[in-house]
Amino acid sequence: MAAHMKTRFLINKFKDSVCFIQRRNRVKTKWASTRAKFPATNLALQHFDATYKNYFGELWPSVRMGMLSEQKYGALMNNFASNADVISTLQSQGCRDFIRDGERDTHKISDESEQNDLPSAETARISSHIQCFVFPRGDITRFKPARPDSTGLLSYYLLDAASVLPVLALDIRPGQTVLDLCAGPGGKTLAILQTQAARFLWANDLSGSRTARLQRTLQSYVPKELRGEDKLRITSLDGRKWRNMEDHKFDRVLVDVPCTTDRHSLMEDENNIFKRSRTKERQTLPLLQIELLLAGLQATRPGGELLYSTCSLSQLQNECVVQQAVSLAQQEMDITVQVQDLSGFTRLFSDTFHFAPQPALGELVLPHLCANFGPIYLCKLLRVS
Ligand SMILES: C[S@@+](CC[C@H](N)C(=O)[O-])C[C@H]1O[C@@H](n2cnc3c(N)ncnc32)[C@H](O)[C@@H]1O
Repeated sequence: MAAHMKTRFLINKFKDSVCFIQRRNRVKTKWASTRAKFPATNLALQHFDATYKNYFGELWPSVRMGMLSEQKYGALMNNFASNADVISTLQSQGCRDFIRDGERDTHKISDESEQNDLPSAETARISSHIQCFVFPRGDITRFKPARPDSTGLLSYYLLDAASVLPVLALDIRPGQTVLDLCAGPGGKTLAILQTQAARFLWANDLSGSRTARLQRTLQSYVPKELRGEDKLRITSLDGRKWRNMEDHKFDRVLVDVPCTTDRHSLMEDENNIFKRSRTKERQTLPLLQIELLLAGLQATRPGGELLYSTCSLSQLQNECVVQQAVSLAQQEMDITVQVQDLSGFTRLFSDTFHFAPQPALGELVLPHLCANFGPIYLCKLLRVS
């Protein structure tokens, strides 16, 4: 009880500093906000210009232009469907599996690492079962919608190719148990299943409608016999409650939190978190993210690993959340966590994605006109005890 109150106290302290930064930014934008009504997409752009310009400096104009332009997709191949013909068609159009290319580069990178004293690419083991096809850099051809095979399963799932990276970095080994804490609508859940390594996967999302969408996606991509209760459980629970579920511990945990979904916030007024009516929800996002990350850490068995991810460029939602959660976990829950170095891993994919130069913690895919994926932030944590 006392520990819980202390956690609340520290979370409130973090909330105060978040509010201070937000108040400072509001002062700058107050004059603008009293003018004629802005659509939420404009408010998002104003907010990003005020915060990201300082952080990214001369990189910001290029990232901004990427985010305001059409996003590039990847085709996550469905290994449960018969897709040999689909793969050869995609290859004949110039597409390549960026994961297979990365694997091919492992040896080259190991040699480079030794010569230049860089982190080893050994930590960058990747699941060769996941295949994700992309058009070459600078090629903005769109994929056709996937078609069902003779058994009715769809051959691929279209998603931001960078959102496969958190699943690859999670490095699920054969026979492991996996929790996907915020799973809807299900792109990463499907990628986890494509590894064909998890003995048991628990996919959860607070939202009933998103969980229903996840169910429908899995029905369209995964054979019924692989969706049995002993292999796959889907629930609609508040992920924060995982803190009280002591008897459920996992080898791997994915915490892909709700965030400001920066690209969506710039493009769509509908369901936009920058709407004035959602200001409070947006301002308290880092607190929700910390709570979900702490719950995820409690659900990870000692020796297990957790992957925290967002689709935002915000330092407050990325590095700051990780920093706060790691120190709260130690102080309040006696959980020791080590942040893992992913630089070897990201170097494998540097031909496909633009990574931000050295964020303080974790790795960040930056949108870029020639490779317009992301933003995706990922940070891997090892629960030591
Ligand atoms: C970024 S989305 C997840 C995307 C998903 N992993 C994918 O790849 O398709 C974040 C999700 O968190 C869910 N969410 C929000 N609050 C939550 C909570 N307290 N517990 C669990 N899920 C929550 C939202 O409904 C949303 O679907």
